[in-house]
Amino acid sequence: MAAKIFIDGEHGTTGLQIRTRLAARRDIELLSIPESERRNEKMREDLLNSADIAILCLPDDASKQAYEMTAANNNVRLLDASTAFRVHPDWAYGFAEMDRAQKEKIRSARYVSNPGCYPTGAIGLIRPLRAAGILPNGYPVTVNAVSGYTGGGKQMIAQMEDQSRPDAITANNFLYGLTLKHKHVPEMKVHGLLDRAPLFSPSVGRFAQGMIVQVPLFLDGLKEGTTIEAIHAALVAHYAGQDIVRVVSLEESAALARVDAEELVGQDTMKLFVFGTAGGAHVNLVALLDNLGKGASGAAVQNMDLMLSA
Ligand SMILES: NC(=O)C1=CN([C@@H]2O[C@H](COP(=O)(O)OP(=O)(O)OC[C@H]3O[C@@H](n4cnc5c(N)ncnc54)[C@H](OP(=O)(O)O)[C@@H]3O)[C@@H](O)[C@H]2O)C=CC1
Ligand SMILES: CC(=O)N[C@@H](CCC(=O)OP(=O)(O)O)C(=O)O
Repeated sequence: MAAKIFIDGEHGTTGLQIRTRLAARRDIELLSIPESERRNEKMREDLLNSADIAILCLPDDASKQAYEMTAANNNVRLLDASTAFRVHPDWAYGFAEMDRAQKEKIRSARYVSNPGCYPTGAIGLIRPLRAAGILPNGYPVTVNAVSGYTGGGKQMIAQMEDQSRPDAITANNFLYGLTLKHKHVPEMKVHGLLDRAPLFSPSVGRFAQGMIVQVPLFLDGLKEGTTIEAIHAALVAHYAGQDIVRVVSLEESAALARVDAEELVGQDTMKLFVFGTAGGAHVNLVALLDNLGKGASGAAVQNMDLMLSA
């Protein structure tokens, strides 16, 4: 029997992309709410409780409300794209490649939290180095990133694309999160296995989709004797045996003149690079992804498939 899937928020940016990815699937039955009724609480509650898996593509408060609406129903499982439950102990974190046990946790969980786009890149780079003992306690980790403007959802898309709006954004590239209190920091700390919160500085560029996340490191602050080759080898070992996260070879990285934030648009994979020079003092770890691919909707479909395979 086809599994019943309801995307609460299906008319928003993340929801629409999930719907597109699922449109041709015969193994699932998509339950749908008309766009004009998207905030009709009674209809949402009925649809949520009719689903086998409800994928929540909503702001945090509405996700929490959907959780309440389904709390008494043991049939429905939730996959939430918001920030609401990403460090909650009862929720499995939906980054299957982050360690060997995670796939199984997602497969068997009732509640799965889809990672944030920036944390997918940051955790993807940091966690393997913490797990391998390369990145010591107390290291002051910094994360710098640029996102396509769809990362800001319907509102930012309108602000970037419609210059006649009173709240139009005219900048081609801007920094934000200037208070250094971005909602993704707790998730980077917990799932990055860090003992200190990272300093996170995000930015947006005038391109719809795509993302670069950078974690620059001083080698003399890492485990004694750590080289660029050792860092690369730790990432390669961590991601062996799967094809979603690809660690680019040192030779290929060294031959690049630039990294294009839009390279992986439309793909649900992520590339990791280690930049620097053999014998040098610094490395720059870089993650490249589509904020709506592995950063949101692509990861959600991957997690849904894992949940359905239980
Ligand atoms: N865009 C991205 O790159 C990523 C987004 N996310 C997260 O996914 C979630 C959705 O984001 P995104 O798709 O970008 O946002 P959008 O604003 O594009 O879409 C959100 C959708 O949810 C609807 N909605 C808002 N409030 C309610 C409510 N109370 N009840 C029912 N429906 C409601 C909106 O309707 P209306 O039009 O009426 O407001 C809209 O259709 C957020 O938590 C976001 O942080 C996660 C990773 C990446
Ligand atoms: C460009 C932009 O505004 N991006 C969003 C994050 C997008 C995302 O991943 O949001 P969730 O954490 O809700 O999943 C932001 O910085 O708030």
